[in-house]
Amino acid sequence: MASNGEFSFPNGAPKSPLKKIQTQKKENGICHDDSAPPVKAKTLDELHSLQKKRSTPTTPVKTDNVFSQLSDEDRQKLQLQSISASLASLVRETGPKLVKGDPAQKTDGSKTVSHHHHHHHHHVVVAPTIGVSDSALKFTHVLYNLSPAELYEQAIKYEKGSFVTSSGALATLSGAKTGRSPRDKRVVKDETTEDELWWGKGSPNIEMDEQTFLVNRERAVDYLNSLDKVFVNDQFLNWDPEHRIKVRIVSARAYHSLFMHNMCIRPTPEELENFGTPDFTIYNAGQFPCNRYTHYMTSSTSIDLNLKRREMVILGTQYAGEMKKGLFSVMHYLMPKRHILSLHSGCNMGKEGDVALFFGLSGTGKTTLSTDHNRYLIGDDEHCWSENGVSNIEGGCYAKCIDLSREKEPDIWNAIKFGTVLENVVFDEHTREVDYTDKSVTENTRASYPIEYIPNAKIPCVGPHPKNVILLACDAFGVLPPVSKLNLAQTMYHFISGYTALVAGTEEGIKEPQATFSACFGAAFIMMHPTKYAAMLAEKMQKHGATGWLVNTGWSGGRYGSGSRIKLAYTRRIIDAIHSGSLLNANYTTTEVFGLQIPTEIEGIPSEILDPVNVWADKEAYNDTMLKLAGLFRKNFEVFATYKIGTDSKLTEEILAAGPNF
Ligand SMILES: Nc1ncnc2c1ncn2[C@@H]1O[C@H](COP(=O)(O)OP(=O)(O)OP(=O)(O)O)[C@@H](O)[C@H]1O
Ligand SMILES: O=C([O-])CC(=O)C(=O)O
Ligand SMILES: [Ca+2]
Ligand SMILES: [Mn+2]
Repeated sequence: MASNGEFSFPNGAPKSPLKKIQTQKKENGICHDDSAPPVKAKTLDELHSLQKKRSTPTTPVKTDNVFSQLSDEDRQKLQLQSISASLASLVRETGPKLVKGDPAQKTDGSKTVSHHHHHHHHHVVVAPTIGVSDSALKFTHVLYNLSPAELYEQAIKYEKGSFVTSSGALATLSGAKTGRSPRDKRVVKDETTEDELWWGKGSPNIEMDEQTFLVNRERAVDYLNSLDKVFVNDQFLNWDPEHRIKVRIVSARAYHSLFMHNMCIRPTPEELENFGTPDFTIYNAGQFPCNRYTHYMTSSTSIDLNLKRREMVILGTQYAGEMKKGLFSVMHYLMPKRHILSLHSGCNMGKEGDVALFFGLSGTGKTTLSTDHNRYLIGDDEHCWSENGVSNIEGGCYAKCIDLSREKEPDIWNAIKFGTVLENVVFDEHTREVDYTDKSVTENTRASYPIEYIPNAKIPCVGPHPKNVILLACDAFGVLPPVSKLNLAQTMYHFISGYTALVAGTEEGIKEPQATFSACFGAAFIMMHPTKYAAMLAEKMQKHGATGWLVNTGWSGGRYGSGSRIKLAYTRRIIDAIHSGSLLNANYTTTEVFGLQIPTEIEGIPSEILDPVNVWADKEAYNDTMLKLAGLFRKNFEVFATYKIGTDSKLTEEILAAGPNF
């Protein structure tokens, strides 16, 4: 017997050997292990070529447009010429030589190949070469509007930290930056923007000059052209067909391409054929830093916007939200020029066509509350309000995932499936089950998914004029009522204030709530003075008879540390009562100091919580905290006191008077 644990037969070899395997004998003497017909391929390569079928030509050819005369081949060529022009060095005046397709797909990249069974159609554009340099001799491969499946494969093959989760989402890491960098967002100040935009104290627009922009642009373009391959997305913004904007995003990561595929409006194959020249282009060279020897650069990150050139350059941050919110800034410039109001808000619509807007700073509940099983989702974050009604700017949603639960947010939970990008989440290494409570990478974990992943999305994402305008504040001081009805002046006061209070640190121990005031609930994204947007909102609300509401999705019964966050189920009931119209006709009392109208009861909610003072054990502490917050509001509003809102000076005075009185 072997004593080392090895298996052995006790008495040498087995006495009766195993039976010999019998195989079927065919007439010709060749064995077959099954009866299915054999594969029609002689080599493995041939077998693989059978697997992929050539994508069908995109659209039936129409006769009434210029493109219809073009062959598939010529159209592809034009597309590549346009991309080469986008990627042109401004110094060398040449675009790179481009090839379509993955460089890893072994083909002769220097020839136009249109082999029938080949799945990638390789087309080449050789840029005119003026000054010869080494960079002009190489080819850049373009991965143009890849599908989610192709982008998954690219990410998993080439980008560390990319994994498929158990529900089919693509988990990815955004790198050192897991949130936006507002202090590194620069805007070119030129003759036009100097007068048009909001500059100076409080403004999000940090100035840079044209020359510096060009230096950074060249840096980004050279970086992108030095790569083997770049991703290019051609997509749209704004579901209002009259005001649709064509955007091109050039990036170096499949993650970025899939993120924008989800977040922008996806063109139909026909729309893509006729795409032409983009209205706006992003050069995302986020893996590459900016150069601090360059004038204006204060860190290795810079997000640079040039409105005249209609271009944005990203250096030194891979956080994908920069692209989404960068384009939102652009819309905050382009839309008001067309007398359309751009809004940092969620939006949904009831069965009767009643539309509600949800304003609020990050983490206050725009996505959570606009995603409502009983209503149609128009969008979760960025909208336009024009003479035609509301339209979503985007084609997808970007939900916070921290502590996400299937029970509380089933629609968002179910949207996290194949095609969804899951940023910076932690998952089980074996089962790939995501732990949404884990903040090891960041608290700002996010899911980006196409809007149609929400079952009751309203597509196209447009709706009539809003009936309710809901301002969300997550008040960690716990003194704002769970809901208040606002008059127009109060709505404008709170819109301009843009208040929320979150908790500073995520470390243990009780931390002071940090009040944040961000004009128009999105000061980081507006381009003109806040009063410009406020005046437009007031005019539209007045004209269309919308009602304003202030909803506290934050603390109740004490500030952060002693009270607790208002149950999401309660907030949902409040929102339901706003939508149904029942809250409009409830009985109200008016609070001291803030002068807010609060309902005495709402179905399904304990009445005592409606007036925050009731649920604070220590009434004196409540009063002190409320006065402290009122003081912060007053101080913040000082800078706006000298501005007129619109042409109506009566409204301006009313707005000034609509703040806390003490
Ligand atoms: N009473 C409540 N009302 C709303 N949200 C709540 C409430 N209680 C807890 N939450 C949680 O707060 C978070 C709200 O985040 P949400 O994604 O809706 O923010 P957002 O306003 O869309 O921000 P962003 O603009 O950054 O995307 C969610 O994680 C949600 O589960
Ligand atoms: O832009 C982001 O990163 C997330 C977001 O929606 C916001 O902060 O408003
Ligand atoms: Ca959101
Ligand atoms: Mn947002």
